[in-house]
Amino acid sequence: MGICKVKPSGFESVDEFEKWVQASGIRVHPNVCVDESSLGGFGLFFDTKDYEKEQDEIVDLVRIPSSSLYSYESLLEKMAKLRKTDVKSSSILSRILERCPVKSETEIILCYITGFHLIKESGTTLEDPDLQNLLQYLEVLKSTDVLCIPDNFDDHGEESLRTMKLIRTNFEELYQEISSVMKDFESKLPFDLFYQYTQAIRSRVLEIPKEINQDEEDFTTDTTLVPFLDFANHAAKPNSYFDVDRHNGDVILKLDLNEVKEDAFEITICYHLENSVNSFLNCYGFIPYDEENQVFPFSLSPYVNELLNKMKNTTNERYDLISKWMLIDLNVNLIRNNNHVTIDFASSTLPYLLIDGLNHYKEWSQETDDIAQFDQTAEASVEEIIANLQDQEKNNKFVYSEECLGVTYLKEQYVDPSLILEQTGNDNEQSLEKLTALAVELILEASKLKLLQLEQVKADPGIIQHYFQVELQLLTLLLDQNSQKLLEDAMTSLCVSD
Ligand SMILES: C[S@@+](CC[C@H](N)C(=O)[O-])C[C@H]1O[C@@H](n2cnc3c(N)ncnc32)[C@H](O)[C@@H]1O
Repeated sequence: MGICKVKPSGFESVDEFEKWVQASGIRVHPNVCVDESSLGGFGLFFDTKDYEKEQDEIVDLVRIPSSSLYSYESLLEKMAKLRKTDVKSSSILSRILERCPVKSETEIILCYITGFHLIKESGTTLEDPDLQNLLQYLEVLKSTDVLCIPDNFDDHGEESLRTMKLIRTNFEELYQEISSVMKDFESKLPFDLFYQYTQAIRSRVLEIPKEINQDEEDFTTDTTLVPFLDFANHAAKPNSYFDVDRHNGDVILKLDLNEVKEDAFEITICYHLENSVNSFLNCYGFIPYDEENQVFPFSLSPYVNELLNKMKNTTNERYDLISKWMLIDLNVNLIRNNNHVTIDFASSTLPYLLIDGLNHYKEWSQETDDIAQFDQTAEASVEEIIANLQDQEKNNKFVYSEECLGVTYLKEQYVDPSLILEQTGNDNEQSLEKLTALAVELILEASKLKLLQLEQVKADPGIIQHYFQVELQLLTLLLDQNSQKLLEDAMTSLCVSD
C-alpha cells in the first residue's frame, strides 16, 4: 500500500508528498496510509490486509527522526547550521528572533516559522536537505484547516470564546512587534497568513518527553512539531500513542493492536485527557465529537442579577459584583455523558452566593482606615490600593483583596469567604442542601434564558456554530432532566469534593 490515498493539501501530488516523507527520513509501516478522515481533514489509517498479527502486539507505525522534529531547541541547532552556510538567511532569522518575546515555546516556534517563511519568500534555495524539508512543511501548516476567528468577532458573552479573542489579540501584538524588522514585512507575510501559521502550529504541536539525565526516569517535555505524526487525529480512547527512542531521540508512533477489532481503522492518539470544550477550543481550536464526560463551561454572568433578584426578592442587588469579591466563579461546568447531564459542584462555590443577607457594599472605597491596615509590604498607598481594587471590580473575573470589602453580611460586617458557612450559620447539611437546591434552580432558569438567546444566534459558520450547537444540546438535555435527580447528583459531587 502507498503511504497516501489522497493528495494531502499543501502538496502538488501524492508523489511530491511521498518524496517529502522519504527525504525527511520518516519511516512508515507498509500498512499505514494518509487518507481523508470523518473527524475532519486528513488522518492516518491502518489496514490489516496481508498483515499477520501476532498476539498482544505493539506495532511501530511511524518513526520520525530527530532531525525532522521542530522544537525550539532543534530549531536553534538548525539556525546554528544555517549561520555557517548562508549568512543572509540566518540574519533574517536572527532579526525576527531578537524581536520575539520569550513567552512560550509555541511563540518561539512561530517566530522561527515566520523567519523560514521570509527566507522562502526571498527566493533563496537552502542547501541543507533538513531545511529544504522544513520549507516544504510550511505548506502543510499553510493548508491546515484551522479556526481563525475574525477581527470583529462577536463572542456572544461566552467566556471560552472571549479567551479565543484574547489569544488572537496576543498574536496581533506579536505580529506588530516582529513586523518592524523589515519594511516590506507585511506584504511578504500578511497578518492573515501569520495567524494561519499560529493556529496551525497550536493545533499540531505535541508535548514530546525528554529525559533530564541519561539513565534516569525523570523527564520534561518539549513543545514540538512532529511532521507526519501530526496527521493523527484525537480520540479520548485512542488505539495508538507515541514514544521517544532514548538512543537517538526519534519519535515513534505505536499501535496497540489489542485495542482494535476492525480490519481497517483510523489511527488515533489522545491529545488531551480531559474532554473539556474549553481546553480543546483554546489549545487546539476544535471541539471533539465526543459526548462522553464532555465538560462545558456554562456562563451565568449575563443572567445572575436578574434571576437572583427575582428568586431572593431583592432589588437591584449586584450579585455579579458579590461573586467577584467572594471569588465565586459564575461559570459552572456541565458534564455530559451521552443523554445525561450533571452540574459539577465539586469545583464550584456557587451555592454560597445564595446565602441570605449578602449585600454588595457600594461605598467600600471610603473605608480608608480599613484599607490602611492592609499588609504594606508592597508599599502601595491607600489610593493605589483603591484604584487597583476598583479596576479589578470593573474589569476582572475576581477581586483579590486582603479583606472582602465589597460584600457585607446583614449590612453589618465584611464577609469572610473562606468561613462564610460558619459566619452565616449555614454550616450544616440541611442548609447546604437548601443552598445547593437554589443554585440548581438558578442554573435551570439561566438555561431557559440562554436557550431563548441561542435560537436567535446567527453564529459564524464552522467551529463557532459547533460550539453553540454543543451548548444548545447540553442545555436542552439539562432542562429535560428531573430537578430532584439533579440535586441528588449535585449533593454527590459536593461529597466528592469534601
Ligand atoms: C494535529 S491535526 C490532525 C490532522 C488534521 N486532521 C489534518 O487534516 O491535518 C489536528 C486537527 O485535526 C482535527 N481533529 C483532530 N481530531 C479531531 C476530533 N477528534 N474531532 C474533530 N476534529 C479533530 C482538528 O481540526 C484539529 O485542529
